[in-house]
Amino acid sequence: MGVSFGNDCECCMLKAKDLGYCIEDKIIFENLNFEISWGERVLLKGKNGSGKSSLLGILQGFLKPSFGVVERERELRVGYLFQESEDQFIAPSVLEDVAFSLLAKGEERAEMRAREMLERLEISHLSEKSLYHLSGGEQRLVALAGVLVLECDLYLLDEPFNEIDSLRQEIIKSIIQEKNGAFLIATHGGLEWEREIILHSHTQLHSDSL
Ligand SMILES: Nc1ncnc2c1ncn2[C@@H]1O[C@H](COP(=O)(O)OP(=O)(O)OP(=O)(O)O)[C@@H](O)[C@H]1O
Repeated sequence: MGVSFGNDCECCMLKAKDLGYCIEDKIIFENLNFEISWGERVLLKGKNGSGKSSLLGILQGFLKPSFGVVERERELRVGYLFQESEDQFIAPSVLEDVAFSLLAKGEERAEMRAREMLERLEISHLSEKSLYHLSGGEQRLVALAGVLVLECDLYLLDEPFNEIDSLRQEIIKSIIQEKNGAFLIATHGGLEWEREIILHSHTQLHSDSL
């Protein structure tokens, strides 16, 4: 079963129902039930290999759940940050890459908004550089810039703070704070939000909402 559209709850934009995921006959997780409401901020936690990236991929729609369904509000605008920065990149240079999705959406001020985001993250000096001549932390910042520059209803971010220094982490937290969209962030640390979804290896999920 895949992602379906339309739900019956006004405050929730996304609902996971009895979700399960198997790889090569191994159950990664099963029986997940949770909702995400408009504007909500939720952390996704769990040990290495507990299935956080797999769950985010299913919620985004590029992985198919083995069981259950994800119901999403119609035409939900979703921003997705891959765990590996290089998976995020499309264009050859930093500025082109950050502007890419805005241009694809027909945004007239794409380059200006991309430049503003790079400035905000204090990486304007990298604008013209090749994405493949950056440090790991710089790549992470550029990948994040490309997602945070978008106006989305839901941001699914996989380990956004990996390799990022503490000063930039604070800047990113401020940007997140200003956004209207909901966030589901897979992380091993760096943020403390009231609501957490915790994946327990190969079994089930607990969250404060369940
Ligand atoms: N393509 C694949 N083929 C086989 N096994 C896979 C594949 N992708 C993921 N897995 C396995 O699925 C499990 C869940 O992986 P996933 O990346 O979702 O976990 P995670 O919680 O995000 O881990 P981490 O915190 O280390 O990033 C792991 O045991 C992993 O080895």
